[in-house]
Amino acid sequence: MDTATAQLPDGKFEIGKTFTFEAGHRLTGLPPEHKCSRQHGHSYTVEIILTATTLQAPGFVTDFADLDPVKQFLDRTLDHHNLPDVLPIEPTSELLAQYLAGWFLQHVEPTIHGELIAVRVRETGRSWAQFTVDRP
Ligand SMILES: Nc1nc2c(c(=O)[nH]1)N=C([C@H](O)[C@H](O)COP(=O)(O)OP(=O)(O)OP(=O)(O)O)CN2
Ligand SMILES: [Zn+2]
Repeated sequence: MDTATAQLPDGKFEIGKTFTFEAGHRLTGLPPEHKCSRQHGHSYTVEIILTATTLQAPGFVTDFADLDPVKQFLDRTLDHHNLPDVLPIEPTSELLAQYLAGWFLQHVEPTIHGELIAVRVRETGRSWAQFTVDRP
């Protein structure tokens, strides 16, 4: 087979990197009979999803290593904390995804080639919430 004649289609590239942290929370906006109004904890997963239409050498949307500040922020700020004590938001998955997107746009996106599409937060293996950034 002649590999040199393969056509490269137009399109965009997308990458993702997953981070984890452990934290406690309770949702004060829920009625007391709801199980999530009680203090409990999760092994959280945070996925950062980026896009670009062009690549940086040697062929990266963004070097995965350039996302290390996300790990440092999660380790320093959220890991092994009680989320209501350290966050200015009700710590639902949806609001946590939006909060982390805001932090990423301010602190990481200006330093990288790729553009944030979305942040996805998992509290459990069966449930997730995603915040997708609006772009003009
Ligand atoms: N849309 C959302 N719904 C719920 C959230 C949330 O962030 N967004 N959070 C919770 C609680 O934090 C709860 O701990 C997680 O919910 P749930 O999936 O019900 O957890 P379980 O693992 O206990 O689920 P089972 O499938 O019943 O075992 C609640 N809802
Ligand atoms: Zn919970």
